[in-house]
Amino acid sequence: MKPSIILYKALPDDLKRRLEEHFTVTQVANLRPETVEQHADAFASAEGLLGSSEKVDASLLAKMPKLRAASTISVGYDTFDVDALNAKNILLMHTPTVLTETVADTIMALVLSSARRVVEVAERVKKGEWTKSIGPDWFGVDVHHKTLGIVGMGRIGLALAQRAHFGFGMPILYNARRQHQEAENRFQARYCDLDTLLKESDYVVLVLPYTQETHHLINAEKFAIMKSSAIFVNAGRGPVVDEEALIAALKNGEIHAAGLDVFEKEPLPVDSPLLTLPNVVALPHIGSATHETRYGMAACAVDNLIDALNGNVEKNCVNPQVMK
Ligand SMILES: NC(=O)C1=CN([C@@H]2O[C@H](COP(=O)(O)OP(=O)(O)OC[C@H]3O[C@@H](n4cnc5c(N)ncnc54)[C@H](O)[C@@H]3O)[C@@H](O)[C@H]2O)C=CC1
Ligand SMILES: O=C(O)C(=O)CO
Repeated sequence: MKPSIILYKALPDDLKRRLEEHFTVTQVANLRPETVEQHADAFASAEGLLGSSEKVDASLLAKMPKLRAASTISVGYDTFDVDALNAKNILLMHTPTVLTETVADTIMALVLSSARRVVEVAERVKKGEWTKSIGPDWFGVDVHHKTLGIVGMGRIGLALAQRAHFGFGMPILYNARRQHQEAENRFQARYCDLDTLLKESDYVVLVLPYTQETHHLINAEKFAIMKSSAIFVNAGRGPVVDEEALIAALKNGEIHAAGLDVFEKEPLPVDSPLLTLPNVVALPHIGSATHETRYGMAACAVDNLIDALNGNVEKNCVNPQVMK
């Protein structure tokens, strides 16, 4: 008999078929308590779980006593209580690498659009305000050859450094849990402590995972030490930044502008003060959102679940130690 799994995200037809070749699949819309209640038998018998962007915590695991592996269609796994998974020897699989280059492209788009005010001035053109040759009130600031500070020199940080170094001639500072030899050798990136990076960078880009350690890592104190001309970009996770402090820093001129793909609360509430600030480019968490990359992530997550339920954790497993 095929193992049963719960699928909580829509998949392209061919990937759904691939999943069905291996598993008996129950598709649900989300993992809310009322959904779990409605499909109680399917959750009770499921050995696998596949989807993204929903909380997977101890209370959900209590309803899934047979669960052996969860596979998220994302590289970030902050929606999972990993300790609770570990306590029950449940494998967690994720999708690194397949999205790295696409997310780095999105970050460059945020850097460029914030610096050159692309969204703001394009809106002005659409409103018919381009009636004569433009003056300084339409100007932006340069990106090329300015100093880029990357907080989180992992896979995506490295792909960003490559673009910034070769494409834009930007000197690179970085902070991470450990030094990154490849970034230093290939892109002359310089490791420094967080405060030095914040003080010296023209562009500060966060590409960090959300953990207890990174919660509100960037707060009022940190904005205060950035250059008043600094452009701040967050493409990691929203709660790494104290959003109220960010709004205050933008309003008070402590920093110049921000490009944001992630927010403390997503979707970003329509009454967020961020949406009233002309010096903010706000994107709806589109870091990896191209047709090609989202397909690649879903395919990777399907393969990951097949691998995990067959005891193969060589690739893409967050907690292979639970197999021992
Ligand atoms: N906006 C979006 O759509 C996307 C956002 N992301 C986010 O980007 C994150 C990074 O992805 P990857 O580069 O693939 O991960 P990675 O694991 O390769 O890199 C993470 C980096 O963060 C550093 N780091 C972790 N905690 C730190 C701390 N407390 N202080 C300083 N550095 C710290 C690590 O040392 C490492 O250099 C993901 O965890 C996810 O949250 C990822 C993909 C898309
Ligand atoms: O993969 C992730 O972690 C995302 O945020 C979406 O691509």
